[in-house]
Amino acid sequence: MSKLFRAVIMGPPGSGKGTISERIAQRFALTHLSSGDFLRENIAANTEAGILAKTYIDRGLLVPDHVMTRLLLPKLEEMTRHSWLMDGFPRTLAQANALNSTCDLDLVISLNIPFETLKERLSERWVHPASGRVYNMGFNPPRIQGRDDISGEPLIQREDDQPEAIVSRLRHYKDLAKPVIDLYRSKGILHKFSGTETDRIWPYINSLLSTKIPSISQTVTQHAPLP
Ligand SMILES: Nc1ncnc2c1ncn2[C@@H]1O[C@H](COP(=O)(O)OP(=O)(O)OP(=O)(O)O)[C@@H](O)[C@H]1O
Ligand SMILES: Nc1nc2c(ncn2[C@H]2C[C@H](O)[C@@H](COP(=O)(O)OP(=O)(O)O)O2)c(=O)[nH]1
Repeated sequence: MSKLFRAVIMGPPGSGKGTISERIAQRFALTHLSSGDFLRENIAANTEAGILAKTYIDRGLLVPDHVMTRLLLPKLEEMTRHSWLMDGFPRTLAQANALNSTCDLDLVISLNIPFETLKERLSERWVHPASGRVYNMGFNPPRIQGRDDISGEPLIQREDDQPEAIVSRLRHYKDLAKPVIDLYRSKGILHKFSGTETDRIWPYINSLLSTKIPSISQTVTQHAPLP
């Protein structure tokens, strides 16, 4: 059996973490873990941690580090037989240090997208709150305008996706992410990708991961239709 592969994807709001994670998960048969989705599941299930996390999310705040680590680390410890890609965690140095004590990461992807592009994308982002499914009116529109593809329920625009809120979210992200990025750079596992279009960045990420996860990518290639 091939070695298990553990990776993290980082980037400011709107940088395409969710979109790219989905592609990586499909292409390389990794489990895509999203801290935001995991929090939403806990909120929907009314777990103790979910109820607590909701009080922060509803105020537009990050969930405290100890709540995040208490929620996510046991989940990761359960995944001893899976390769995974984590999206949305760690967001702070304290979270990165806690993750470090649980597992050795193979690789960290950092997305570097210009501010104007982020602002444009977020103002066109529509979400299905219950599932976290994300649409973009230009890039990946829903099949029926304003409706989630799976449930048919209405889509909403997040308050914090409005242009005025984006500037402060971005600044906040940068302040918190910098020491995390520096940590991963010093470990030699950071890979930074810059650009304005996911479709142009994706081939570089795809080829990097193909060199890092050769046995898994070969398995996927075998399933591709014959020419
Ligand atoms: N690692 C984390 N640490 C603290 N809070 C978190 C973390 N991950 C998610 N959250 C909380 O859950 C909320 C939803 O997370 P999610 O990742 O879905 O979206 P986001 O980070 O707000 O936006 P984006 O997808 O644009 O980056 C966050 O706004 C934050 O309050
Ligand atoms: N126009 C355009 N929109 C894009 C591109 N890549 C992703 N998007 C859209 C999808 C979402 O509506 C929004 C943000 O992407 P996301 O994957 O939710 O980002 P993130 O917040 O998880 O980092 O931008 C892209 O390359 N072009």
